Amino acid sequence: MRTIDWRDDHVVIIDQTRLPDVLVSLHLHTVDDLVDAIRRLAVRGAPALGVAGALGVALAALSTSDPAEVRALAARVRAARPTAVNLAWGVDRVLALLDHGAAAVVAEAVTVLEDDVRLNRALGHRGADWLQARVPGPINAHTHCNAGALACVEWGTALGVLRALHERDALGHVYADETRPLLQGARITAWELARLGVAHTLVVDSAGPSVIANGLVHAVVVGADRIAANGDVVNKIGTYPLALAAARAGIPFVVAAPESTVDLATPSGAAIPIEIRAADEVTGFGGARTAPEGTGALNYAFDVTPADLVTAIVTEARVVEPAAGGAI
Ligand SMILES: CSC[C@H]1O[C@H](OP(=O)(O)O)[C@H](O)[C@@H]1O
Repeated sequence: MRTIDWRDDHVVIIDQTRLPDVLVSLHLHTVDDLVDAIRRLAVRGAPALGVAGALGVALAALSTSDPAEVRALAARVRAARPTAVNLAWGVDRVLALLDHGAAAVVAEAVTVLEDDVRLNRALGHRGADWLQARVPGPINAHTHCNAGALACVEWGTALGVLRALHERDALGHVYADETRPLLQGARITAWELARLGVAHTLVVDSAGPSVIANGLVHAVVVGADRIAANGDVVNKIGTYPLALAAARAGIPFVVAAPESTVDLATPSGAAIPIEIRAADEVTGFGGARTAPEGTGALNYAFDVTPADLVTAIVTEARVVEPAAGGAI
């Protein structure tokens, strides 16, 4: 079952807000449906957002023959979440075909969808190659948030690397952060790893640096939402502390992301818009308030890991080593 797909001229997604308890599809027939699904993370993850952006333009082009209306609808999809550059990339790539008609738009959007599987499978194996060349024996890894099949179409980025190692019988134990406040790690990564048959242990986010300091893992492998031209990496909040801990422990900090996550137009992490989400995601969960009434919260959805803490950036096409001076 694909995370996101195109069927009968509409978008079909797994509603990730229902995982791990219920595996259910959502059928999105309008741009409004899609924007809502993106904003509440029913569909999430940088590569999946790139595909959502592409398919959103297809929905728009099928809803009206007026190019101006299509562009206005596409702009709403593009603005649904600010940080993952893939969303804008997917919209822009498909919108460029608008003058060729709706059929060409739909065809390009479907190409983006199908490419995602191939590209992420390739980066997964490239990352596994890189790690196996540096870490002998079964590799224990730490990961954060969800950068798996559910952040893509059907093959993950960071979990794609771990899946490739697992297929080679070269993966040891995986430690996964729960990833507050929306628990992508506890709800989605744990679910994916269990389905893959990968031995794994869930930890609270603040335990991640201690897992690393205590020598439980040989590498940290995470995804990314945007990689700036200088190699700075934006990923889920809580990634930066893991990079600091990995550097101190002398283990590789590996970022797995397709080339569509690299944003050469953005000079550094400081220029990347960091999504700030609603305070009530922090002050409660599942509809139950945990903090006192009136308590405010600052809910950064992402953080910036400076390039000098990034051992390797693995894409479908290359491995760049920013900490060693490698340039994107
Ligand atoms: C494979 S990129 C996944 C990336 O996206 C996640 O953010 P969100 O769940 O808010 O979409 C997280 O940063 C993951 O690393």
